[in-house]
Amino acid sequence: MFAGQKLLRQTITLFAQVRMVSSNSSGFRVALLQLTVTADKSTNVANAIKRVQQAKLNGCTLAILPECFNAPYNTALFREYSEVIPGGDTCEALSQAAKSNEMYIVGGSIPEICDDKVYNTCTVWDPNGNLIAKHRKVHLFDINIPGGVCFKESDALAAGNTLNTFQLGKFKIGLGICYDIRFAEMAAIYRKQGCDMLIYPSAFNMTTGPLHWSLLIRCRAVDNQAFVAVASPARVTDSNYVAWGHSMVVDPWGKILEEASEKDMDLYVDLDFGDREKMRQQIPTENQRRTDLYDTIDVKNKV
Ligand SMILES: NC(=O)CCC(=O)C(=O)O
Repeated sequence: MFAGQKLLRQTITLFAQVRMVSSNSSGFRVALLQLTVTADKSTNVANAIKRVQQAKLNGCTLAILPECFNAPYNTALFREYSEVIPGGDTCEALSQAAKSNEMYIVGGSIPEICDDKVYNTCTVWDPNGNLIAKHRKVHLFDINIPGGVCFKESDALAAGNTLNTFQLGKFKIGLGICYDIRFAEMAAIYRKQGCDMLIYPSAFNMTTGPLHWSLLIRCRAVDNQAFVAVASPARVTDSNYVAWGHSMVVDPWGKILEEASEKDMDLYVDLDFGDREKMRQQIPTENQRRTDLYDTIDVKNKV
């Protein structure tokens, strides 16, 4: 076959794949973009946009960026890198990328400034480039492990006070940021609100990552019989805060569908939500809670 013919065939196959995936009513393909974050904001944003374009070419409907993808994860720097949402340069670039690629983007998180307070904030963009959800990190990462990681986000950031979801076609998705994943109640509320999937842009570290990262992701998936997708920055060993990496997608059975290494790389993963429905019927824990024995979460008061 001539090179031109081969290229044409590859192009037709790719377009067929993109159409099939984006119109499939039982699921979609998601991209987790495990970027290297540098000290240069415009380089970080340009890299993210390039990777979103590649995800589109690989048939993805949704791209997820890591926590703090446009700035170093450093309490001393959050204010300097902060932007207004919407309207800042990073939001403009994400909006344009969502529109030109006709994709949903979960824009990891960025330092947001609002009324002189700084937040760790995730934005979500629809294929028309509209901002359809915004989640400010609810649980700030304040931990102190002597000889391990000591971090105090609350020195620099204010906490968000709302839980946030968005709709991707018929699928409802709950949002958290990194440390939020440790709080099972928050995920349980999303489940009670009808979420099919939970997304946590994240950046675990070399102390807690090895034991807790995949354990927590799999727990939230099994507890809530939902898909869980968690995107991390790539590991940069000489940075101030060394990220664990290992972005992953877990299915409602707790099975790891794909897991990255610590390196700069992307994952493209097909999600089939029909499996989630089957599991919820086979193991109907939602209807088996002993509300007579212990307190349960009243969603009406939390939405
Ligand atoms: N960025 C974060 O919130 C880190 C959370 C983390 O590493 C943990 O152990 O929890």
